[in-house]
Amino acid sequence: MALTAVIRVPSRALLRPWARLRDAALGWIEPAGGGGVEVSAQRFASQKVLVEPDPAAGVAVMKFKNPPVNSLSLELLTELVISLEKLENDKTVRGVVLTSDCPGIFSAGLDLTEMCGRNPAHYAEYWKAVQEMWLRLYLSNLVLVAAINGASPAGGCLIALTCDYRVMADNPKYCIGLNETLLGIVAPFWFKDNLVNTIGHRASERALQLGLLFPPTEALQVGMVDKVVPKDQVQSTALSVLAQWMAIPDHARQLTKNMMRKPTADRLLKQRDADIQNFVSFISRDSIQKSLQMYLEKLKQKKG
Ligand SMILES: CC/C=C\C/C=C\C/C=C\CC/C=C/CC(=O)SCCNC(=O)CCNC(=O)[C@H](O)C(C)(C)COP(=O)(O)OP(=O)(O)OC[C@H]1O[C@@H](n2cnc3c(N)ncnc32)[C@H](O)[C@@H]1OP(=O)(O)O
Repeated sequence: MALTAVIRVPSRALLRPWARLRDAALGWIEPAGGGGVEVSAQRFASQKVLVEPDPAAGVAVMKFKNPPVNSLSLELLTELVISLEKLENDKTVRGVVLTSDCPGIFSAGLDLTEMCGRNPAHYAEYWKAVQEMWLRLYLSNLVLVAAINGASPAGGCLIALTCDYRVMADNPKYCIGLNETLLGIVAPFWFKDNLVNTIGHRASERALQLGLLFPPTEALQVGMVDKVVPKDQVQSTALSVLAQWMAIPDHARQLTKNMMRKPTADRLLKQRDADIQNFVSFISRDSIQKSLQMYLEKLKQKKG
């Protein structure tokens, strides 16, 4: 496709892995001969996030596509944030359904291979991307509805919790929850805050300590999801819900959303660097690395 614009990017940014990944995902190409400050913007070609816009309805469906289990790799996180930003800037889109392209799995959560056996710089880069995803989704001006069409543990649950409404498929095999303690790790305070804001303090305390994964009917009871429907109706129901929310004038709804959510997001925004340091030192501990390795091994052995 023809080049659409020329964008000036600080050469420093091109050196950072996160920026390089973003540039690659956007199709920004450094001109031959280096120098590295002027890059060309091409059509955005995402591979791990499919976006199906419906301009007539003012909505889009965003599907995660990172088989086999939609683990939240650095690449997927980067593409998710870029796709969301694109939709936020698209005046024809006011609402988005978040769902999965992988059968039976909404998302397996954070990619354990990004948190195991890597170096501190990688952990820091990865955690910054996780923070970015959460902040962008949680503070999005768009109406976001999760169409949870499969298992949704930990980071998968977190994505759903950032949405304004959650519709889940009625299959007892699909479970949702923040199960970090089962892996020997601790849900960060902002995961916890998002959960508390959704299901309340007492239910969160129990769910977090026990690492509970709720099947759909229990998730509905505890308030972790808002509606449970047959699997083949998840997306259509999410789109109907989106239409109801979009009947409210944007400015009033957006200001209200921001009023409700900003104090929670600000807690992280005020200490992003400290939160990254905290994560890096926690995840680098030998005991934590051992727990994660054992958990991954168990997942692999499950098959054999
Ligand atoms: C004092 C301290 C204070 C503060 C602490 C500071 C910071 C906090 C620190 C850490 C917090 C970190 C937060 C983490 C949140 C997370 O999201 S952790 C990830 C949690 N996810 C899970 O537990 C899900 C694990 N997966 C499953 O249960 C199943 O895979 C699932 C039900 C999703 C699907 O089942 P099934 O269809 O049977 O598939 P398989 O199990 O066979 O899996 C297929 C292959 O995929 C691999 N895989 C699965 N999940 C992941 C994953 N999350 N990451 C990477 N890879 C994954 C699995 O190993 C199989 O691989 P194989 O084909 O065998 O190679």
